[in-house]
Amino acid sequence: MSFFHWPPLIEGLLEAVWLVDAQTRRILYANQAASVLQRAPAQEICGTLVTDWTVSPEDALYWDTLAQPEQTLLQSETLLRRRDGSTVQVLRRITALPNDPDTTLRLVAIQDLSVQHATQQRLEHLLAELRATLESTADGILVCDLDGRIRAFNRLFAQLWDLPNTLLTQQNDESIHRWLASRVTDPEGYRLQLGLLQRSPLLQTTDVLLLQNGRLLERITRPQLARGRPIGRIYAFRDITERYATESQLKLAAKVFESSLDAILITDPQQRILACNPATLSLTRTQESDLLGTPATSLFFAPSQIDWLEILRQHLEGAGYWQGELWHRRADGAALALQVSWVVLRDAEGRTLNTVLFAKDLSEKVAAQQRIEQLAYTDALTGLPNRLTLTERVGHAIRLAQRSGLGFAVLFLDLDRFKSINDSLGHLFGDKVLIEIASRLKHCLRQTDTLCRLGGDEFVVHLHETDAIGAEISAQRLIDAMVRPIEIDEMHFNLSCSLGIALYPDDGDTLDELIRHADTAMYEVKGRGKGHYRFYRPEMNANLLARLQLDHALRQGLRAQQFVLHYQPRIDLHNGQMRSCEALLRWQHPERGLVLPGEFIGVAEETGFIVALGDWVLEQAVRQAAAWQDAGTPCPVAVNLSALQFHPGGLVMRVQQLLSTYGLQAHLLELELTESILIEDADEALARMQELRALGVRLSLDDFGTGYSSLGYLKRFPLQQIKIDRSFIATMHSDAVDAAIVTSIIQLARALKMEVVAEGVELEEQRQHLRELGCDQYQGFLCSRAVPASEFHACWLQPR
Ligand SMILES: Nc1nc2c(ncn2[C@@H]2O[C@H](COP(=O)(O)O[C@H]3[C@@H](O)[C@H](n4cnc5c(=O)[nH]c(N)nc54)O[C@@H]3COP(=O)(O)O)[C@@H](O)[C@H]2O)c(=O)[nH]1
Repeated sequence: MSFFHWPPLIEGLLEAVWLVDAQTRRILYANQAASVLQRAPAQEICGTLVTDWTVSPEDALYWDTLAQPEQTLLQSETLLRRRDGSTVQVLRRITALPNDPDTTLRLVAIQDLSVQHATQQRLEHLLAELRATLESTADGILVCDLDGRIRAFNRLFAQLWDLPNTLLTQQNDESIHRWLASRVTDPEGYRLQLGLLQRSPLLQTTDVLLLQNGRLLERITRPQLARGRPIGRIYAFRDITERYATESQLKLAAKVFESSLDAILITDPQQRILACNPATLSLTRTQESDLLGTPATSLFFAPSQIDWLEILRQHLEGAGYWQGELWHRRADGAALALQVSWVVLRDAEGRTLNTVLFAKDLSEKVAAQQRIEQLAYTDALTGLPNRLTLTERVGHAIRLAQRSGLGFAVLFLDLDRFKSINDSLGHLFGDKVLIEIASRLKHCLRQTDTLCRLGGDEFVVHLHETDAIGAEISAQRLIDAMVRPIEIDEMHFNLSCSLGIALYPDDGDTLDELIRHADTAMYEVKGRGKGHYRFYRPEMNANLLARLQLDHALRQGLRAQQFVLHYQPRIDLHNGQMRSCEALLRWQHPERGLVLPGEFIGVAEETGFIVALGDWVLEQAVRQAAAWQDAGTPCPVAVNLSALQFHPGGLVMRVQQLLSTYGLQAHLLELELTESILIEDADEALARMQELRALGVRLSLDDFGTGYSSLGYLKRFPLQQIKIDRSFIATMHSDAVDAAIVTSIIQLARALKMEVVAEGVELEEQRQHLRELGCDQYQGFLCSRAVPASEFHACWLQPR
């Protein structure tokens, strides 16, 4: 086909086409489309060189290849210069025409790429923009197709999940999914959720993942839609660790606000209440609506600081903070002490946004403070003033007395045998007794006097502006109040107290000295029978020292076996026969010789040593009586028992044990009891005496007539014998009253079917008189003094 066949063929093509002579590079023909593309009439194009329409020199070189016959098809993109000088991107295809006898003819088809290029550029631009959008989003984004294959993710996603570089470059979906699952604390849950999302392409979810590194990721997933159809899924991950912490803190703050035991008020800058917590409402006992909008300051007052509002204002404006004690008056009138902290909240520019007020109820603290003060000045058990209060009051009294010249008295009061109440009935009961006693004593005193409990059963009384007479009257009143029967927990009993009196200024010019001397006087009372009072005398101190030394010596004496028993016979007044004897204690002192019990029994009683000493006496007497019994010369032996020996438990057992140890028949032992034993705790005494009687031991009442001598207890107790005190015997022949007493006692004993023994008989006329009166036995120097056992045996137990 020759050249001339081609133009009609190519003219109708939509594509621009040249026919070019490869040899000359001249365009032989250009179709209409080429004319449009090149913006030049076809005639103008024909005859021009192809290089006239090229832009770059390389393009000119390219045309050199046209001449090579083996090149049948060349295709490349290039720029084409138009007639007006503008350029256009084209795709150029050069084809050698087939069957052309003239092998230099080439068909050059030129396709306008400008539209395609523009579209591509727009797409690329769009893609770049999308990429940038993806990268600039605040979330880590992962895009997957419906099968879970990863289509895209941004850098933040890689960062949030700590994706290693290898995974970033590998582009291995499986590995990336595995990595993601390995990063969460609940991989199983993670996989399950992923499976669910894949099965439900339209599902939208939001959840939170906790990563192994402790961070919290919020995961929001949405389906990716194209023309309304799901084509994949977009995952957005956001690190909410900090936000969560902040939210938690806010929640915590709200919780604190709600549950705080302290009142919390939030105000506006003008201190009007905006919010308050429940504690505020319970503290003020008001409704929230009553408080909102009211000035916070109107809730408080400060009795000791009138200008507190001004001080508060200055502090809040200056330091932005104030702390202090304020009071709130509730609607019911009760005033509450509050510890208040007031804080100003400001913005960055320093403008006040709010103020926050914290108020702590100090009522308990104030009450505790008052209690502490009360405890410091009072005795916790009885509520009486304690020594500290007494010191203050007596100090004041001393200053007053120095000006006025009027004295005062200090009384030291100690309960008698309170220890046995505590020991036998327990401390709780003892406490009740002390409370009762405190109340009784208080009622005996004037308002100006002070009754103080020093501790235990010791009380001290300050008698305001009084002298010896006033002190005596008060002391007697206190003693009388004490002896009234006491009933506690349905138990009835009697108590007494011993009381010492010291006068200011004669007996001391300080409280300590006065107490010490009153105590000494009280001690003296204890040593002489208790239940009385005594005024202090200076020589008492010397006595006290002597008593302490004596107590020490007694204890040593017992260890050194310096004690002995002497025996005084008792004679039958009807036939003159010796009937029994009384064991009397003697102290064979290495320096002082034979010491009689009158010199030491009192101290032994005071110190309690009589319990050990009396036990020794009992054993010696039983041993001796058993020896006489075993020797075929039995003689009943009477032993004196102290009240301290009698009351504690164990006496009955001890007697039983001694009788069995020494094999003594019980009727050969007689126990001499004093009236004080019987009246101290009558019920207990009765029970113990019955037990002793049950053993077969005889019981005798000593010194009858000197104490209560009540017919009531004589009847009640299982006594076999009473002994008329020697003081009546000594004067019966000269004192008609004593004679009458002796007569009455003998008659009483007869009526009660008891034997009666007269002691201290020194004169024949006394014996005579007693016999006439019907007395059973006598004992006294007329017959014999108390003598050592061997002498007694020789004199009274040998057959005559
Ligand atoms: N708890 C104990 N008390 C005891 C014990 N031994 C003695 N005592 C008591 O001591 C007090 C003094 O006793 P004492 O000095 O032994 O005097 C006794 C007799 O010696 C004395 N007495 C006897 N006859 C006469 C007399 O004709 N004239 C006279 N002036 N005194 C005489 O009487 C005392 C015996 O009294 P009593 O006990 O009341 O029968 C004295 O209270 C003893 O009880 C002991 O072991 N434990």
